[in-house]
Amino acid sequence: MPELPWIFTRLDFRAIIDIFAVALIFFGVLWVAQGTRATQLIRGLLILIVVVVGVANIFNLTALKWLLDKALPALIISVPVVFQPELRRALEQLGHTGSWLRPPFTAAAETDLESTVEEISRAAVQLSRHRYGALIVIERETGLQDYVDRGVPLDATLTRQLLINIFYPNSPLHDGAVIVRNDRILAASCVLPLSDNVATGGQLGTRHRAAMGITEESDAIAVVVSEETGQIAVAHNGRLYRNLDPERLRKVLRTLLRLDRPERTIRRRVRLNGPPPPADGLGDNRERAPEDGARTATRAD
Ligand SMILES: Nc1ncnc2c1ncn2[C@@H]1O[C@H](COP(=O)(O)OP(=O)(O)OP(=O)(O)O)[C@@H](O)[C@H]1O
Repeated sequence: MPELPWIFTRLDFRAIIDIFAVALIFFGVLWVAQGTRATQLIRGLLILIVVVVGVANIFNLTALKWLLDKALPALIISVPVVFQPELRRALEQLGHTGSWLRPPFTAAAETDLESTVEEISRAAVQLSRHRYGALIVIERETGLQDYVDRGVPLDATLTRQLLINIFYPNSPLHDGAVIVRNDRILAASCVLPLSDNVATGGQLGTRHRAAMGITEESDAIAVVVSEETGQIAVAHNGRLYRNLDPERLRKVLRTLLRLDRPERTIRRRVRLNGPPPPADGLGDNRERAPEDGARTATRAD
């Protein structure tokens, strides 16, 4: 019987788990970096390391090898600094993985959110008609209290009339963002972090960059009405879904806030004795709908 290559002789159960764990870490890193500016940074870093290590070894350059020996640990230490936003988002996502264990919103909160979507959608349409600029952030699981505290506290019931009043040009609260929790406006005139997205930063104004910025740092949803064009956009997860009409705005918000969850659709249809839901609409409705509902999606990369 031919001898097994030495590598297979050392392959036991522990080694398989070891390889699997390393592969999982690499997969996780690439998955988190996918579609963000970290992709280019990782690619640049890999090209740099491969070229420099290759040149140093091929030509046996002692000084370059010494520099590599000293610089590589520093490069590794710099990773958490350079990838701070991505790491933060990854850890937050990890923290959210437990949310499937419980329903995303309680029954009371669901009613609140129904009215929140309705009021924000109607306000956005009116603001857009009048070309009043607006920025409305809906808090989800990541707390936005830091930003609330730095704004003007309101703690008022969310109504479209109040939103329109807040963003009425030159009103005392029109500058900055409104932050909403369930069916309440917590604060107005809040200053949000600006996205430093290189690809879109040059094209977008600060209102849109602030909308993208807060959704890069949290799982919040931001609705933007452009003062310049009247266009309505929704930012989520660092992406901007632009040029939404009222119907699409409502659909995107409902989907992102999980008000159109497939299970609920099924329950509602069963109650109404309607036809069963189409099989293809069940699995990925939540992920797909924002893409369907948007004409342009700008990704933060
Ligand atoms: N960091 C920030 N946080 C919250 N709101 C901000 C921030 N920066 C700017 N804004 C809001 O954006 C307004 C300026 O918008 P600007 O014209 O620069 O952006 P824009 O994306 O082009 O928006 P528009 O299409 O409405 O003109 C400010 O008056 C302020 O209300």
